[in-house]
Amino acid sequence: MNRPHVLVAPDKFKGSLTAGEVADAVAAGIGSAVPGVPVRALPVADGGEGTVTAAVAAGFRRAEVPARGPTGQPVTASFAVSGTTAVVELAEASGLHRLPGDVPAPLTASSTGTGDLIAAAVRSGARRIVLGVGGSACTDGGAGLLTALGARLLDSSGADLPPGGAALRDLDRLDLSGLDPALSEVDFELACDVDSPLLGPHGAAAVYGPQKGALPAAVRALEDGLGRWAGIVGAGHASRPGAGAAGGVGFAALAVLGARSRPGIELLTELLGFDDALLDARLVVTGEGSLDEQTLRGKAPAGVAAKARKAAVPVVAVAGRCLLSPGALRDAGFEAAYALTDVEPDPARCIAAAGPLLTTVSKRLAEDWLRSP
Ligand SMILES: O=C(O)[C@H](O)CO
Repeated sequence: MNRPHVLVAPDKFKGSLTAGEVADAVAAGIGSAVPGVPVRALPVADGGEGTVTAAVAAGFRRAEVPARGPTGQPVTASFAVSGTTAVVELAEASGLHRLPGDVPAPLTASSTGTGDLIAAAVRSGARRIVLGVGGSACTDGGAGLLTALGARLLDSSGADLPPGGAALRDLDRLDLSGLDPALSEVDFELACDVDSPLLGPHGAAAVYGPQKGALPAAVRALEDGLGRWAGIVGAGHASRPGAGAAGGVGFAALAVLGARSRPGIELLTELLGFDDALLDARLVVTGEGSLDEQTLRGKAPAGVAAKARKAAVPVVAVAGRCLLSPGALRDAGFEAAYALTDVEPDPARCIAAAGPLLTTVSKRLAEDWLRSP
């Protein structure tokens, strides 16, 4: 029988460490506190940034293609492919990290590049596309994505709308007659990082607009644009879980591409063989940069915790900061959380020295959870 191991399955600490780097730092802390304990690293993603890398680690091939970034600038982006299945990650072309000079463009950024990636995947023969959405720079309801696939968005004078969510306020008509016919043969699965609806106080503009640089007036403009978009495309899809993911790209995928929505972490854990890795585990360590209310709305650590709890394996979390109460943590399946802010009060240093600090808190974690047999 295998010796029980610690399964380290974190998402990235956004802005400081990739998921792989988080796993390495945690493993180093555990190794220094309890030498010899077997540790298995399985970095995860939830549909957002890192999803293609996770799929490649699971055996997919990386394909690099030219695409348009969120402001229309040319970028080289990749998708992952295995047989007729492709994994397309929105953040690859339309993510926040693709904004030139990190300058936010909340009203005008578009998801066009994600459509470029889908078109390239379809051209390469993909008939099942897993579309990972999250970490976007845009709040355009997926309008840009559809235009890259042949749709036209027209104003009342018959002119094409400019890119971005604010322009949707002037939408008069959506013309799908030029949509690539090959799309009808493709099965789309939507891997969402959140289960948010498109509109309202829990929707794409209100919750995620500010992260993309939208001030209150811009959030209102985006909400109005998305409301008009939903009215024309199909309001019934706006409240479906995941419609509000990635600035509403989830909505376009559900309403126009006929995608089925699944929690991203569920899909990714399947691709990565998480259930196998969980067998014989004595402890699971997961986490992400910020453990907060959004974590509980379907982000990777909550999905990992749910799976581990089902298998009766205790789960602890690591994070840059933890904004959840002990009760909320327990309800989500976490026994405890270890944050960098526990050992370093300066947030700037928590980002700059995230790796060594994470090793320090993981040492503490190991002393609490792994010292006894
Ligand atoms: O991209 C976004 O808007 C957030 O990650 C939620 O999906």
